[in-house]
Amino acid sequence: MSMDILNDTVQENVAFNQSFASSSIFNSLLTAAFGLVLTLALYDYWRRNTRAYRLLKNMPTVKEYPVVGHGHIVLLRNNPEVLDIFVDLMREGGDTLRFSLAHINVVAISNPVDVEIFLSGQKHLEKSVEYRFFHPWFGDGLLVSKGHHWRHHRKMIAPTFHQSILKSFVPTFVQHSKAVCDRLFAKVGKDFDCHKYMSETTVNILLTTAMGVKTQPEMKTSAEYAQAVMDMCDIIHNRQVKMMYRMDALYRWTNMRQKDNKLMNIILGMTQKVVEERKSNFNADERAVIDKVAAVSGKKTIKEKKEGLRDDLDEIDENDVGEKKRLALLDAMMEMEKNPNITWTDKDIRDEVNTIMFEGHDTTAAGSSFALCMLGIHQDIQQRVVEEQEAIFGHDMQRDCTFADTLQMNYLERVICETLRLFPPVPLIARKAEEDVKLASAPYIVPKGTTVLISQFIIHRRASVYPDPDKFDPDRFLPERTAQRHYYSFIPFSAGPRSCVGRKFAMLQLKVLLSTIIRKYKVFSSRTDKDFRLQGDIILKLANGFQISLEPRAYA
Ligand code: HEM
Repeated sequence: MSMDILNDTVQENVAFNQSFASSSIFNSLLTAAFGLVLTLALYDYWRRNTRAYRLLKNMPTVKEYPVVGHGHIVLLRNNPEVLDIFVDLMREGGDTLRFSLAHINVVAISNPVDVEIFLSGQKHLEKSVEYRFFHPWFGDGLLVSKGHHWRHHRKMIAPTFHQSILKSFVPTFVQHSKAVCDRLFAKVGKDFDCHKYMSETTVNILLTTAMGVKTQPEMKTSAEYAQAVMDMCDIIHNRQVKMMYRMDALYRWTNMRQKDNKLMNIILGMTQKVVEERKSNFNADERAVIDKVAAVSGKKTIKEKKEGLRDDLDEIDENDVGEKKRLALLDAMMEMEKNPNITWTDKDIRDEVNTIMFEGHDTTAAGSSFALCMLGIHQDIQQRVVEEQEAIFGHDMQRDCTFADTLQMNYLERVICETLRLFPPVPLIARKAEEDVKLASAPYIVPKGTTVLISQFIIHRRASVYPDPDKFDPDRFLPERTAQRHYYSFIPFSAGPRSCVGRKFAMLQLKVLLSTIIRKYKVFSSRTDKDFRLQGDIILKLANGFQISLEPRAYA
């Protein structure tokens, strides 16, 4: 055979092999594509034919697509946009709205009569599946735990927020409030974002009260911790609402996961140091508050409980007698760890410290920052706050605030409530329906296993409950006006057995902090609340900053 013929034959073979290879790749791709489409079609068929989906089908909703359901709404959107869309949809949709993120069914409710079904009572205490993204951070801490573990921990932790403990914290609240006033002096006359100052302060307050840290916390560490918490919340929120981040197998390959690791090192590193230090210098007796308490009428408690107005915190404050040794949170947990009759481990301590350091600081930082902005915007309301402070402090406006003073700050308390109504630091909570639930407001059934979204942000702006709902009007919280509203129409701290365990701590701290700042400075704002760009990722914030400016008061 000549060389030419041989070359031709080889080339023909190569060409044949190439075309065979490319056609078999094409066939493989075609088969894979067909397989994928078939799998997705079967998945969608299954999704739409589950019992839960069929029960929910008639509930108001917006356009959904095959497979992803409503996942497209959040896919390429940032957090402020997601909140805007959710608020618009809820306002258009009325009391109830159904969503699905692929096969996960979500029902958002906003009528207080429906909210009461899920928050009161012992039935729906478990948090929805979306809280699982907190587990690497909080472990089995109060916010995310369930069943017996939660009940046991709640029972042991709630007394560490007893009124007598809180009273003993007031001088520390004052000390940190005065310290932030000093730091704020550098900002006088300038427009600045007050949130950073509030979050450093609330971290420090928690460290030196609930956590019993003796030395003055380092401002740099507190600021780094507070920033890491905010960034971590952003990541968790993304994981909760975006399908691609929900799947652990995909998430682990993303850049977000690497950032997550770094942030968790900062967050857990700080809390671990706190626990270790406290363990090394722990002396329970030195920190104990000895409380002599007299019994109050149990009848009142039972009557009010029937009306759904009370929780375990009120019962603890009112129903004990005798002399008690009370310890703040971390010290109490260390005593429990040593007590052979109580199941309480080192991990339990760490989980609760991580939970409370987060829940306790970012919420009050947002609450106090929003309050300062609102006082800056509404000068007439600020003036009324100052008049009340003058009535309490008389000629000595710079003296330290006491617990007794805070009991007289009724108008400031109304300002705080109205701030928490319009800008609830926790804008949304979610529960898992533990059984099929018939709603009270409409003939719909929420099937067992559904994620039930309860948005304080939406509920607090219901025009039927709060006329002219966007108006900042603290007098909505005059006792006679509050009495006319449904109890579950104002739930910044949630409500019922699983409500915020730090509610009284938060209100007391906010009063002391705002009273101290407002007696020292006049607060101004060059914006109105129409300029606020709200961002609702776990904790409500302003994407465009909590801008205010300050001027020292004449007597300061
Ligand atoms: C303005 C300040 C605060 C607001 C608006 C707030 C709001 C809330 C809300 C809405 C919940 C329920 C969360 C859910 O169901 O997902 C909650 C739970 C919780 N909060 Fe707060 N909170 C505040 C301050 C605090 C403080 C100061 C502490 C502790 C020092 C604290 C500790 C907790 C804990 C441990 C839970 C979980 C309770 C449980 O599940 O038994 N919070 N908070």
